[in-house]
Amino acid sequence: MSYNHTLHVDSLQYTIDNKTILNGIYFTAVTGDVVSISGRNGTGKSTLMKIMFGILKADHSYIRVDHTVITNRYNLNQYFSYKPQFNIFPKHLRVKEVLKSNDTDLTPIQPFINSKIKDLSKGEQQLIQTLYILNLPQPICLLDEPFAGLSPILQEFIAHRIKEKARDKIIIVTDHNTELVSEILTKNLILENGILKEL
Ligand SMILES: Nc1ncnc2c1ncn2[C@@H]1O[C@H](COP(=O)(O)OP(=O)(O)OP(=O)(O)O)[C@@H](O)[C@H]1O
Repeated sequence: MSYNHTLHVDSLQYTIDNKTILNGIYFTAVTGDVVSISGRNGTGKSTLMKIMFGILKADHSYIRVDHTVITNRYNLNQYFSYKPQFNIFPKHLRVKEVLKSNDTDLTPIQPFINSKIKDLSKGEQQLIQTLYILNLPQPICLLDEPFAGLSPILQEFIAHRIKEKARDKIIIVTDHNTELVSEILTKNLILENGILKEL
């Protein structure tokens, strides 16, 4: 059963080594949104996702899901799932053991369905992670560079999957592949000089 959620992020501030990376981040999203966050390398896109998932502590932040203001960052993962840019799976697991769910069309990954995670390319590992994270039950899904290192066919596959999953989730994507993302996004945000602007 699907349920509509709203996300409200405001006044999010993060400084490291006297450098203000995020300076009053504000945005909102609702179920059905695919939110794209673009911006040059090192502008703080990954940092923002880590804060929303609770593995980094902001200097200040206001994060509200529906009517709940989440004040303890260790509770954020009840609402957010997160695909980082690094591998999260034990390396000896096989792809078919990771993707047990039968609601995923696995045709494009048949060639490596029996492979171990450690034998996959970085792009293939990331693809498996993205599919796995998209299937988790949290209402908001953070995908840090889900298209990186993938062939055009696999990029199309994952874009289609994101669009499909956004029917009952808020999906937030960082990426440099703006052309592909522009086909699926509903909200286009750019992070520049610590500020998130809507394009
Ligand atoms: N532990 C750290 N110590 C010092 N500076 C850091 C640390 N972690 C991140 N930074 C700085 O914070 C900034 C934001 O990094 P972040 O990885 O969030 O950028 P990004 O926009 O995700 O980049 P990319 O597109 O390359 O993934 C960078 O300038 C980086 O150098």
